[in-house]
Amino acid sequence: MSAEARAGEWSRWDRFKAYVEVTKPRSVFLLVFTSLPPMLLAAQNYPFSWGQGILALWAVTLACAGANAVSCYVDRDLDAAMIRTCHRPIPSGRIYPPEKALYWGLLLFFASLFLGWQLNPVAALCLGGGMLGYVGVYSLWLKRRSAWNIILGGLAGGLPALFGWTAVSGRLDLLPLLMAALVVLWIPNHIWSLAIFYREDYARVRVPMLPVITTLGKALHCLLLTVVLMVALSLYIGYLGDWGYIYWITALLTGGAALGLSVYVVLRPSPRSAWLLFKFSSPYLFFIFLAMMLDTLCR
Ligand code: HEM
Ligand SMILES: CC(C)=CCC/C(C)=C/CC/C(C)=C/COP(=O)(O)OP(=O)(O)O
Repeated sequence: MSAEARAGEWSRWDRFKAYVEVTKPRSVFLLVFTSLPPMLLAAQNYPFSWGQGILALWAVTLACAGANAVSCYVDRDLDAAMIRTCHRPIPSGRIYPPEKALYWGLLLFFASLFLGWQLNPVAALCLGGGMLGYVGVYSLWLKRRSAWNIILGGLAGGLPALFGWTAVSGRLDLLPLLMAALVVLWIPNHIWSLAIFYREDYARVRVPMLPVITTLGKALHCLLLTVVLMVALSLYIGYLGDWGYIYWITALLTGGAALGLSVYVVLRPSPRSAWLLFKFSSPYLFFIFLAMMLDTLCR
C-alpha cells in the first residue's frame, strides 16, 4: 500500500512520534553529547554563564535534529527501498506529504541558527557548516556517488564538538579541533561495520559504501586503519589536553577494546562480528567524551 494510502491510518500520537523519529534522536543524543566536554573545557578558560550553556545545547540539538530530518527527506527514495529503513516516518506514510519533513527540518535548523547567532558568529558557522556538510556534501552529493562518501561527508560529524568550544570561546583552538577530528575518525568504523552487515541492502539501492564496492578484506583493512588512527589520536588528545587518570584509563580500555574488536572482525569477518563492532562504536565515543567531561569537572 502506498505511503499516501497509509497516511490516513495513523493516529495523532503516531504522527507526533514520527516528527521526533524523523530527527534520528539516538544520533542526536550522541552528537550533542560530543559538544559537552569542549563546552565545559572552554568554560574554564573563557567567561561562561549557564544561560549561555543552555542556549548552546538547544542550538546544537535543533541543528542536528533539523539536519537529520532534512536528510530523511532527501533520502526518502532510498529509505523506502532499504529493508533497514523502510519503516521510517516518510516511507511508512506517518509523515505525508514528505515535504512536511523537509519543512520541519528547516524550521529546526533555522531556529538553531538564530540561537547560535545569539552566542557568536563562529558558533553559528559551525551549525551552518554541519547542515551544509551532512546534507549538502554527504546526502546530496557523495552518498550515492562515491565510496569515500563518509570521509568528506563525515567532517560534519565533528562540528557539534567544535560548536561546543566555539559557543563559549567564540574562536577555534587546536584541542577542540582534535576532539572534533576524533569524531570524524570514529565515523568510518561506525558506518562501515554497519554497511558490512547491510551489504546487500546498500548494494540493492546502489549506495557505494566502501564494503559494497570493494572486497570485504580491503574494506576491513581500511576500517582497521581508521581505528588505529582513532585510538592514536585519542592518546595524543590525552597528552595535549593534559587529561587525568579518568581519561587515560578510559581511553586505554575503550581503545584497546576497539582495536581488539576490529582485529577480531578482520580475522573472523561475519555479519555478526561486524554488527558487534557497529553496536560497540557508539558506546566507545560516549565513554571517551564522558571521561573528558569528568576529568574537566574534576580539575
Ligand atoms: C557521515 C556520517 C555518518 C553516517 C553515514 C552515519 C550512519 C549511521 C547509520 C546508517 C546508522 C543506523 C541508523 C538506523 O539504522 O536506524 C547510524 C546510527 C547511529 N549513529 Fe551514525 N552516522 C554518521 C555519523 C554519526 C555521528 C557523527 C554520530 C554521533 C557523534 C552518530 C551517531 C549515531 C548513533 C548514536 C546511532 C545509533 C547507534 C545504535 O543504534 O547503536 N553517527 N549512523
Ligand atoms: C552541527 C550539525 C548540524 C552537524 C550535523 C551532524 C550530523 C547530523 C551528522 C550525521 C549523523 C547521521 C546519523 C548520519 C546518518 O547517515 P545516513 O543518512 O547515511 O543514515 P541512514 O542511512 O540511516 O539514513
